[in-house]
Amino acid sequence: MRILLTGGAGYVGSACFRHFRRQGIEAFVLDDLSEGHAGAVEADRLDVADIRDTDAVAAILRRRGIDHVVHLAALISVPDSITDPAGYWSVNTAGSMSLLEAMRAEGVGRIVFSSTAAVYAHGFDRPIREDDPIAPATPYGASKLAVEHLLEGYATGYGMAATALRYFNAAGADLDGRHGEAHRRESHAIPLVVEAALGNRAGFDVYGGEWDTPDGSCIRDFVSVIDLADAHLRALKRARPGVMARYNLGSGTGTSVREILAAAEAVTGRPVPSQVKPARPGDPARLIADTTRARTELGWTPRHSDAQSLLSAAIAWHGSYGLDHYLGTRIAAE
Ligand SMILES: NC(=O)c1ccc[n+]([C@@H]2O[C@H](COP(=O)([O-])OP(=O)(O)OC[C@H]3O[C@@H](n4cnc5c(N)ncnc54)[C@H](O)[C@@H]3O)[C@@H](O)[C@H]2O)c1
Ligand SMILES: O=c1ccn([C@@H]2O[C@H](COP(=O)(O)OP(=O)(O)O[C@H]3O[C@H](CO)[C@@H](O)[C@H](O)[C@H]3O)[C@@H](O)[C@H]2O)c(=O)[nH]1
Repeated sequence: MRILLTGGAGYVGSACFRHFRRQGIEAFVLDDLSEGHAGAVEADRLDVADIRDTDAVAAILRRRGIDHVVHLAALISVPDSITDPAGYWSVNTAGSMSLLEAMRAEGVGRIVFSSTAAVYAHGFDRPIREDDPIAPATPYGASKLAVEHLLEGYATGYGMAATALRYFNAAGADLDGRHGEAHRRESHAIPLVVEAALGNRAGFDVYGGEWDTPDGSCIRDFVSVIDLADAHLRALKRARPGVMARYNLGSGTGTSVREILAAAEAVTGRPVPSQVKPARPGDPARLIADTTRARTELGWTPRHSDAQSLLSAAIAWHGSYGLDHYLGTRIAAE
């Protein structure tokens, strides 16, 4: 396998890259570095390009001798997509179409795509299965669902081997604490809680305190980037030409925002000042994955996705390295 990871300098992508490299796989990264960090990957395996530049992508596929693509490049904020729908359709959907055309031009027929739990309808009070109703509530979810439709067409029409991995909430960090989540404008719950617990932020805002959940805060299914990386490799190996597959990736367990807050306080031994703010537009109350399909078909078992492990990993990363580390230095992956 010679794998190109689009968005591979980002949070999930660079965790996949490092996992693949540890397995001795020839992996390369294409990223425009709008959010990703050169320091998260090996310098001589990084090409800086925009996925919407079809000719540039085709040239990289050719030069690197690529036969598999893991496609993670995207704009990722659910709330931002509501105020910038054009940006999200452009990068996430038109960008994916551009990548697929570059792949077709170069005869690259295998792709694993980062989809999302945001494609599902809202209102489930049980774990969500892949065949449950689809009804994205935001441009982010819709822009990702459109790519799943594209992949279905490319599998049927051109014999592509396509897999959509619907991640729930990616979290955690590398086990050695040297790489982790480092978005320039962080909006995710776990890094914000951890930064507050470490004393680097004044406190933490809980978005909505009257959701229809036991403690009134939203419930999410957090899954470790280490477990996600393992699932990607399994999906790449299982993909079949002409077939489009979809898998949920989550821990299968729901954790509320207040429970995350309490766990961060317990791990650090520090109280985190918090206040309830209005609910965030586009948020569902509860998102929990039914992962039966990934477990049975991919043989995948999440091993690092319990709340305690995720928070300990995130605290180790943010406490010793964090965003400043990527912005200030250039280190290569091991
Ligand atoms: N983080 C989560 O909880 C989560 C959940 C579900 C799905 N996903 C999906 O997983 C993927 C990775 O998410 P992440 O959290 O690592 O985000 P990230 O922002 O860290 O990574 C995305 C990467 O894509 C790059 N990128 C953006 N636009 C690009 C373009 N036009 N051309 C080339 N590169 C571009 C960015 O520089 C960045 O490195 C995304 O597709 C996201 O939608 C993430
Ligand atoms: O300061 C904060 C940040 C978040 N939250 C809440 O925490 C939960 C999780 O939010 P966040 O970490 O921002 O993740 P999501 O909005 O659930 O989105 C993530 O998970 C989706 C799938 O579940 C993916 O599609 C997205 O790319 C990914 O960002 C939500 O209820 C938020 O309202 C807070 O209460 N306070």
